[in-house]
Amino acid sequence: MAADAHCVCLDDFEKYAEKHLSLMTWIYYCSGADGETTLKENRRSFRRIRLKPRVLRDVSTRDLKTTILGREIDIPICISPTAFQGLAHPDAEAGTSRASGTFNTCMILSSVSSLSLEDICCAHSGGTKWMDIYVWPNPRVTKDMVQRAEQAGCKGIVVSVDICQVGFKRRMAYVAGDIVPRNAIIANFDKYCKNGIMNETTFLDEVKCGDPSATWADIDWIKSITKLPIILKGIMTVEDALIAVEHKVNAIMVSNHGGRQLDGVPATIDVLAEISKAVGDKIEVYMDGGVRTGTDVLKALALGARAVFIGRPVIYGLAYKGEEGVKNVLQILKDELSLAMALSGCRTIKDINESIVMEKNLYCRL
Ligand SMILES: Cc1cc2nc3c(=O)[nH]c(=O)nc-3n(C[C@H](O)[C@H](O)[C@H](O)COP(=O)(O)O)c2cc1C
Ligand SMILES: CCCCCCC(=O)C(=O)O
Repeated sequence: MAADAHCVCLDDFEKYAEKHLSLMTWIYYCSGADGETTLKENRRSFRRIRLKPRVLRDVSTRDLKTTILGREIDIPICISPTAFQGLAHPDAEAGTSRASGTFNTCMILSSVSSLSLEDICCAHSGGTKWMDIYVWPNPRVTKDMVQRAEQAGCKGIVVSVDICQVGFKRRMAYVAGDIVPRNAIIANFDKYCKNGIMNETTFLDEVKCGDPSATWADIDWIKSITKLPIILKGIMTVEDALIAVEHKVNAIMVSNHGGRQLDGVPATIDVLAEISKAVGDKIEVYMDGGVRTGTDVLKALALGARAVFIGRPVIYGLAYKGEEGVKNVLQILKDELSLAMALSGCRTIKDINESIVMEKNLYCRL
């Protein structure tokens, strides 16, 4: 299932997507907020970290399985929510659903998807599906989405807390003047579509992407309307991680939205260890942002993530060959992680810990 000679690492899928997607779609996917400092830093910071391998530890077989919120997944590499996957390939989110199911991993469904959440869940029953929601200003919209996700078989509700307003993408403004490409289909919100195509103005006026007046009380309310576990996506500080614990959420994801919201925040890998040390014994901590290689995954697990999530590589995989392309992406990362575990002396995910990473004050000057 490995990709052909043109795509041997995840960066190759990005190059393919840049060449083959329409300009507007490419810019929408690849952009970060404002000057894109954080977007670049997410990847740069991974490259700065140095590993300390151990040898002679019998790594002839490796076990990449782990659990997230009690559910077994075959690899600690899961899929972050990304909007409008149909712009990349007609397989859209159904392709991603089938690929993630085949790898028995977790896919987070974006609420602003090209296919409805019911169609995405039906596409493959394997793996674990979590539903991503915003705190919408109209509580009926939020409640309705949570109930639909429960009925469709989702096993967790991910609340994206870093998007009380959509970050400004300069590059989108240069090519289109819009927030999202004009032909975006938004299947979960029929009311705001004409022939499936979203009306960005009405959608943003009435539904909005988040509520700037949202507070922790909204998280308590969301907890009260569902029995599903709650995962907060977009936590970047120890302070907020501790408040999340007080509010009894089940897990947090250290995320800066792939550098698309507040520009100037640190790379997620640079705040992961302190957040994980503060709350990792109480709730599960995941991370996303800039994960592109097996050694990135290894570093993130060593610094306290229970699992990593990937955003853009999945849409670039879709752009390459639909469902097969997403499988290629997952297979490459899985193979790279397995090799990195062998070469660093780790046989199981539990063997991966901080001892295989050089001290931060030594590597951060590199
Ligand atoms: C095109 C695009 C759309 C996204 N849509 C969503 C979304 O609907 N909900 C959300 O919480 N995050 C969204 N994100 C952020 C991702 O979930 C994730 O945090 C980010 O892409 C991770 O960084 P990476 O792309 O470097 O892997 C989106 C990111 C991109 C690039
Ligand atoms: C008008 C819909 C905007 C969706 C924003 C999706 C997202 O989180 C991102 O593009 O980033």
